[in-house]
Amino acid sequence: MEKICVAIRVRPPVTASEDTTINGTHWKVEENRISLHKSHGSPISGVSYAFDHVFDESCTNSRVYELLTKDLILAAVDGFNGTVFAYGQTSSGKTFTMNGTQNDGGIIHRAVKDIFEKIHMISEREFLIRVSYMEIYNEEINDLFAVENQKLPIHESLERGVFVAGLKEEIVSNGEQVLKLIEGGEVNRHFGETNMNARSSRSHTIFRMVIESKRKDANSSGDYSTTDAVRVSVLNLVDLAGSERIAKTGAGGVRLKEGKYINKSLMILGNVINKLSEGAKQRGHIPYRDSKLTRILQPALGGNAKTSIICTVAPEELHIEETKGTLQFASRAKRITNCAQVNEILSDAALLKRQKLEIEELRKKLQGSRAEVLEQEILKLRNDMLKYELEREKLEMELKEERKSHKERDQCIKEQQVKIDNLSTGASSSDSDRNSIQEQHDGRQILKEELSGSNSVFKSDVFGTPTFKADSNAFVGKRSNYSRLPDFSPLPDNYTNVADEDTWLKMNKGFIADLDSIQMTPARKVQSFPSGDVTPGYSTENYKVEVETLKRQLELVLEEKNELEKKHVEQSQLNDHLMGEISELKHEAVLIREIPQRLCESMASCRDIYKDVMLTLQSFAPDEDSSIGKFLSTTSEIGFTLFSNLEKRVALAMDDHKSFNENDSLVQENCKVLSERLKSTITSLASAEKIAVQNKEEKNPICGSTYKECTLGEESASWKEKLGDELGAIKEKLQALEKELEHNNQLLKDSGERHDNMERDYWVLKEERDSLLDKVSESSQNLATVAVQKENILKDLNIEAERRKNLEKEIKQFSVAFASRQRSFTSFQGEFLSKVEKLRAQSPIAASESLGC
Ligand SMILES: Nc1ncnc2c1ncn2[C@@H]1O[C@H](COP(=O)(O)OP(=O)(O)OP(=O)(O)O)[C@@H](O)[C@H]1O
Repeated sequence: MEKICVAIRVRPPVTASEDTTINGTHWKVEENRISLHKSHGSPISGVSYAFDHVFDESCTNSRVYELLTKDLILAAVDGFNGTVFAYGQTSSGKTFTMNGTQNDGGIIHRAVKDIFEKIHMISEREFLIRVSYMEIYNEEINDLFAVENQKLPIHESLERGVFVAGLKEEIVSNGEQVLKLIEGGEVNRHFGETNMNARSSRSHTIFRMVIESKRKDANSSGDYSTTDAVRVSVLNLVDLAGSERIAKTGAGGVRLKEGKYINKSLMILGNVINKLSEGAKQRGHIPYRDSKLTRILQPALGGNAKTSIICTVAPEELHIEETKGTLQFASRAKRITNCAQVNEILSDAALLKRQKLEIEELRKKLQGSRAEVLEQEILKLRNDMLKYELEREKLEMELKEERKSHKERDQCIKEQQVKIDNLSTGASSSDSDRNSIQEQHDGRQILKEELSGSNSVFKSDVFGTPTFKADSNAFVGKRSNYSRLPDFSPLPDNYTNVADEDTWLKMNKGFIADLDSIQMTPARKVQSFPSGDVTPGYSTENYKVEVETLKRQLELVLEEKNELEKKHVEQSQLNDHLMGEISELKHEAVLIREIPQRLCESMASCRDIYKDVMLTLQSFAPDEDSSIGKFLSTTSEIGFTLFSNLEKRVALAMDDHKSFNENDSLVQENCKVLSERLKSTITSLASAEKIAVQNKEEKNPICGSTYKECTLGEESASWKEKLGDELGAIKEKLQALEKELEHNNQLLKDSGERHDNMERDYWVLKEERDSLLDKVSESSQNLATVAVQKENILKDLNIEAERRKNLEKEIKQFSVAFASRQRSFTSFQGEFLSKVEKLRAQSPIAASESLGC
């Protein structure tokens, strides 16, 4: 057993000129003691601590390493586990101590160098060294050698103890290789700027070296039991993140979150140290599992390891509280004892060699042509392994959850069963109560009949008392049976309200109740009925449970109802919204449907205008049979035909979209015919014109009388041109109208489809709403049924209570009457005996006769 080695290191003030004394106190370092002093030099009592080492501001990393950690590091080469960690508030110099600077290397660098130096000096052993570097950031373990390895899980096994699954381990053969790897790892570390430190570590880092060694001559010596032992030691070099006061660091956002995680894990570390510093007896459970840091450092804290802690403190008076805290932590840590042993594994003699060979082989392969592929493969395998492990963990969690819920379900079912049992017991007991009451009533009825019959066992005498001769033991027997019932007494509590004979007769309608019928009532304790409330405790409990259950059911149903009502309101709102949309669409559809109508109207007005124009034109023509007249009438006919075709098509479109499309070719055919006719008219007109011109040319030189004809020919040419233009314009208009019609038709079709979809949606929603309404009404009915059931049960309960009350009253009254009867009987007996005595005294023969009867 050996104690943990604890040292304090005071960093220099942040700026050299800064005075660490503000209000008159400062830390003073003397040998291995640190204490708080007043400015004039006197120590402040109670604030003085002694440690294994206390390093002042002037101390170098080299000295810290030599005094505090060198031995531990060298012991690791000999097979002892070792851990060095730096603890302290933020900006107190932990990273400076562990990592150092370019000129003044920290503990890690020096340790790496020393280890390899020592290894080279030990010629009789062969070594295999693996290194890994991880950080715990926001309570998640990340691999600093492989950024892709994030959120690694911690596992525990018999052979490996606590280990981080999936962490990359590099096999190294010299110090430079390790330092290079560390340099690479540093890049991946989380640093951040705070008010306290421009480069504050935001994570705990653990640099780990696993040192395996074995005697070189192990195989040749033949002594496998001792020399074949493989020593495996683990060296952890830990740079903790610093505890921080949020007010001082000014952390917010990500920094704040990090700070919280840092403080929490350090607090757990403090708890572990506290527990360990207590005596073994008081110690109890050590909460290693509360944080990843303590779980990983478990062997170093109270386990099989040599441990050194370097606590760094800031000298400024501003940080006095934090420094005191760190010193107290260090004091407690000083009390911890570890039990370090050389870790020797007696294993297969060739294991190390084989592993080394395999590793060498792999390395060669990696360096060879397939290096990249193999590297990828290894990486993939590692990732797969990690994935499987994570998956397994997830499944384990799920299984746990499932088991838990299964258990809960079981429990629930059991509870339900108990409730059902209780309910059925309550129901059957109330049934049996009712039965017994019925039986009692029946019993009374039988007794009534017996009493009124000639064979009555209890014959009333003049005093109305029963004769005991017929069955002298009947009463006693029944009474004794009666009295066997526990805590049961038919006698009233007191005799203050003893009824007189009249009351007795009135009460029992002249009959004595059969005590057996009373016994038939299950053994309920009459006396246990409270005077005010006669409901027995047993039943009340059951009913209470039942009422509670019903209440709960009622609440559940009410909740369900509310939920459904809420849903219903939502659905109604949605429904209203959809209805609004549908009515909008309907309105739109109506408007679109009106388009052909409007087109028809505008076409009619176009046709009217066209008609007017044609009539005006025709009025200019000399007569109908003239070529112009013919031309105009043909044009007008074509125009009207076109108009009527167009109107027909629009009308068809309005009535029936399908037949409209089918008639399209017919209309086109019509147009074709008309245009042919127009063409032939124009051609005939043109030829007539030609002839007229020829005639004019021929006649003109002979006589000037054909001048008029000549002028008419010119006029008709200009008319022809105009009409041609007009016709073209009409055709264009027609085409435009057709296009518009087509477009409108398409719109109509689209909106029809939309309308259909909306209508479908509307019906689906309507159905949903209806089913919801059904559910609401169903649950309302359920609610009502449950409420009615509850009411009925409460009524039954009250009736039952009332019956019991009456019964108890009857029993009391009966008891009173019985007692009175008994008294009468006793006095009658006394009288009778005294009479017999008298008779005996008067005449012994008469007496014996009297007794014989
Ligand atoms: N002993 C020392 N000598 C000289 N400078 C030091 C010493 N200790 C710390 N410093 C300086 O103080 C500053 C803070 O140190 P460092 O980053 O090591 O603190 P830390 O405790 O690791 O802080 P954090 O917890 O925030 O990471 C650095 O600039 C560092 O160089």
